[in-house]
Amino acid sequence: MADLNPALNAPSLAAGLAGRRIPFEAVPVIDLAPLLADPAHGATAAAIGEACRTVGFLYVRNHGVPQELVDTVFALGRRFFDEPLDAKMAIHIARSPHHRGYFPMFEENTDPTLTADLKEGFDMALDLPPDDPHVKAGVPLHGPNVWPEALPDFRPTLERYYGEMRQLAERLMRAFAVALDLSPDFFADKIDKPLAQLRLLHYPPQQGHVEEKTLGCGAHTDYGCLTILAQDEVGGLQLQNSAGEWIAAPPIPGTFVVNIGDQMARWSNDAFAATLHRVINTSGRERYSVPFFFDPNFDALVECLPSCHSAEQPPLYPPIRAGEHLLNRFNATFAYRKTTESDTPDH
Ligand SMILES: O=C(O)CCC(=O)C(=O)O
Ligand SMILES: [Fe+2]
Repeated sequence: MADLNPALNAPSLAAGLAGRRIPFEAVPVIDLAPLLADPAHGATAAAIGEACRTVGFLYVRNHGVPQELVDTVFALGRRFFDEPLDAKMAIHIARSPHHRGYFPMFEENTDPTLTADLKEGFDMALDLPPDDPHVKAGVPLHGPNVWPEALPDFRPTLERYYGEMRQLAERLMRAFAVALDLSPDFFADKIDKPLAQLRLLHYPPQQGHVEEKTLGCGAHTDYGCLTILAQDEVGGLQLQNSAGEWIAAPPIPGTFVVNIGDQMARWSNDAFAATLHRVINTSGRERYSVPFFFDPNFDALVECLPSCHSAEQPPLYPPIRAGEHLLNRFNATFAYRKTTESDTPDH
């Protein structure tokens, strides 16, 4: 039907903002090659925006990260998790005042109301020296990384991969800005010292009947702007669609899985969906994955974007500081943070 009202023919973003969750059965795959050539490429940004509104997840291909580097990270991850437990416990995450290092099985419980997570992991983030102003001021989560002694290649390889992830996340944030009718650099000064964590994960296989209280990774939404996930060939990631069904997001060679986290959902007034997901590894094989969680600067104020509210769609959430949201989630989901006073060593 022809629409004769010119205002409706050129709707403001706010008029078409409400996220349209759908009962998806598959996750869209988006080619990033045009975005690598033109950082504000309209058609690619629009396709990414559509996936973020309807599914909250997408695969990206031609993302610019060398496959050789991804493979090396997985190989080192396997070697790290194969180290004796004592060696890994020597860099237990509770020993770092800044939430860096190794965490054993059942330490991180992504759905603490229901599950204990059958996985172990290793976390790194921005490596900041003692004279960094945030470190000097004792801002939580700012400080140096910790590294396993026995693996000399571990640090340089993970640092290189971290740099690649940061660059890709910045590209995606630019595309998000375009898709949300903002200037391409809208987010730039809010993500220039990001709380971005790279995590290596290892999930042993679960045999027989899987109880809902012990999953590889319990149902959750991610906490930040976006997550870039590399998964091995084993599979086990599931996403919940709008009909409440769990849909598999199987590995696709040469791609990363990208998903929206809480802060981007809040920023966009729920135009972009932070979709529930979980991991169940019933493959009979060890599963490894490498998520990169991209959160804004600690002090970034996450408040409804100017293009994302209208008289009909007022802001759904009060503004929050990005760092506070992340700390709250860590405190709720990491066992060690429940027994120690969170982040006091930082102050
Ligand atoms: O390992 C995966 O595939 C996903 C892990 C995940 O969702 C998370 O750690 O937040
Ligand atoms: Fe997640």
